[in-house]
Parts: sequence; structure tokens; C-alpha cells
Amino acid sequence: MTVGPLPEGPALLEVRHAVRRWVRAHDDADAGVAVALSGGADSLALTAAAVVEAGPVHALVVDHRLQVGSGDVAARAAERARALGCASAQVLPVTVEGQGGLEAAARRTRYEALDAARADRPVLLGHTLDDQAETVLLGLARGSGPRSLAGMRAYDAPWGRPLLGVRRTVTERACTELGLPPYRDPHNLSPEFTRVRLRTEALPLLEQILGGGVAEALTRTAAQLREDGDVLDELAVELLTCASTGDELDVAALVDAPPAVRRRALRAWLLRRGARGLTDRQLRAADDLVGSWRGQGGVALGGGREGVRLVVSRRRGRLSVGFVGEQSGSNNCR
Ligand SMILES: Nc1ncnc2c1ncn2[C@@H]1O[C@H](COP(=O)(O)OP(=O)(O)OP(=O)(O)O)[C@@H](O)[C@H]1O
Repeated sequence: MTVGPLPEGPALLEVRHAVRRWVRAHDDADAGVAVALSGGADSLALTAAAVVEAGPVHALVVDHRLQVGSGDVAARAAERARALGCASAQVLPVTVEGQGGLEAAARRTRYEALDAARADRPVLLGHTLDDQAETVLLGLARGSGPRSLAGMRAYDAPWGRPLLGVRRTVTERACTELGLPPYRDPHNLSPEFTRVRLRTEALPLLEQILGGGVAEALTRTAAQLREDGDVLDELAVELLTCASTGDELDVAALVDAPPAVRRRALRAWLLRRGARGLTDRQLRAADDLVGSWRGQGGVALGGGREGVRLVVSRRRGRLSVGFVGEQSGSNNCR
């Protein structure tokens, strides 16, 4: 395969316009970008468009090594990236391990590998409008908070998502226009995955019942929540600045703040102090140390080490986070 001018089909032009808009909006892309390429339709169309719209493109293909032949799939994707005109194309073999189920572990490992290889460039991902709609619908059905319902951002440095306004059918058609049949991951068809059933059963049924437009409507909701959430986040930063005294928080500065702002401030602070995998329940219990104080003990958080728990507790009008031995201390840990 050799590099030639891209065909001028309408689907590919739509993908190119989306990438062009993203590049214009984010000057981090001035020195070129990395593209996370799975070989699927979305990231393949994205790679082709980025080569013409985003300067030097460095394709990164993660080989999760979870399926027989995954190395060949990755090598073929990298070869296509070079043929499309990428400045470089690298296969990143990884070992998927860790907690939280295979899908979550694979995602975490993938993002770590991409982050390590991106060489300070932003990394473009191929998430589409359909991915966004699925994320929001799943979040709604699971009772997630506004942060999850707000969906993915177009740029959450270093992760860029230029195709959040583009339908998956368009990236598929763009690949047809390019004459490049995308790789079809068998996992993307397997009904044992919740997301696959959402994509192939729940969303089409909703579209049929509501007369279409559901995916777009879900992404509109996400955008509105993102805007509202950004304002609350800014207020939370101000509150945190007022309440911080070294590593601790002054309860008096927090107590009269609206709980929605206070919880955001607490969340940011707890994550900064080392909390991991913070749940809504833990956050609300931590907030009770401020808003519903009755002398209760500390709240255990994820982020401890063997034999010690990470705990947020209140003493003398201050909140602090520290390690507590498994045997000692708090009676209110969740
Ligand atoms: N193995 C991988 N290597 C590099 N990037 C990946 C890989 N898998 C996924 N990504 C990136 O994450 C994005 C979203 O992942 P997701 O699992 O939804 O993609 P996919 O359906 O496998 O592939 P595509 O989105 O390219 O059709 C992809 O568009 C791609 O940018």
C-alpha cells in the first residue's frame, strides 16, 4: 500500500471536518498528535482523517494479547497506519492484569500503555456519538451521578475525542470510501457484554418506540450536564481554596456551602489526598462529617495498603486523611 490523496466521499469528509474542528479548538495539537488505533472502523477513519487534518500523526496500537492472533491484528493495523501516511506506527504489547474484571483491567492497561508511549502529544480516540449515547444510557439506568451522565469530553488532556458528534455509521462508510475493511472485534458482537446488548437491543428498541433521535438526545443531555457540572466544579475549587489549611480542611468554611458544591470540593480533596475508586456512598459519609456531624468516627476510603486503611476523619473542627491500622479506630467505616 502507498500513500495517496484521500478519496472525497461524504462520510470521510464529515470525519475530516470533525477532526479539523477539534484541531482548531485545541492548540495542544500544534506539534502533531498520537492516535489510538484499534483497527476498528472508528479509529481507522479517525487515523485517515488525522493524517490530513492534524499534522504528523503517530499511531499507537495496543496489543492486549487476550485473543489468539491479536499480534497479527495489531501489526496489520500499524501497517495500515503507515500506509495512510502516519509519521510512525507502534504496536504496544501489554499484559492485562489487575482488579475489577477483564474489561476494566484491559481498559486501564490500554490507557496506561498509551499514556507511556504518547511522548507528550495528545492522544486522539475514536469514540463516536453512539459511544457517548451508550455511556449516558448505561449511566442513567444504573443511577450514576451527574459526572458519569455528563459523558466523555472532547478533550480531557491528554485524551482527545474529535468524533463525539459523528455517528458510527459514518465511520463505517468512511472506511468503505477508503477501501479499507475495518477489523471487527468479536467482543463487539458478543451478547455477554452489557454494552453490546445496549447497542444492539436496547437502543434500537428505544429509537423505534420514540421515533428516532434517541442517541442525539442522550448526547444533548450529556452536554447540558457537562456545562452545569463545570460551573459547580469552579465553585468547588473556590470553596476548597477557602477551606484548605495545609493538608487539612476547615469544617467551618465548608458547613454552610450547598451540599452539591461541598461534595465536589470534598471529592477533589479526597482524590488529591490519595483516595482511590471513591464511591458515592463514601463521599456522602465523608460529607456527613461536615453536614451531619454527631461525633461519628472516620470513613474508610479505597487507597489503603496492606494492614492499613485510608480514613478521612474529623478532629477539632478539621478534616484530615490518614492511614489507620486495620485493628484500630473508626467505627463508621464503609
Ligand atoms: N487495542 C487498541 N489500541 C489502541 N487504541 C484502542 C484500542 N482499543 C480501543 N482503542 C481506542 O479506544 C477507542 C474506543 O474503544 P472501543 O473499544 O470503543 O473501540 P473499538 O470498537 O474496539 O474500535 P473502534 O472505536 O476503532 O471502532 C477506539 O476508537 C480507539 O481509539
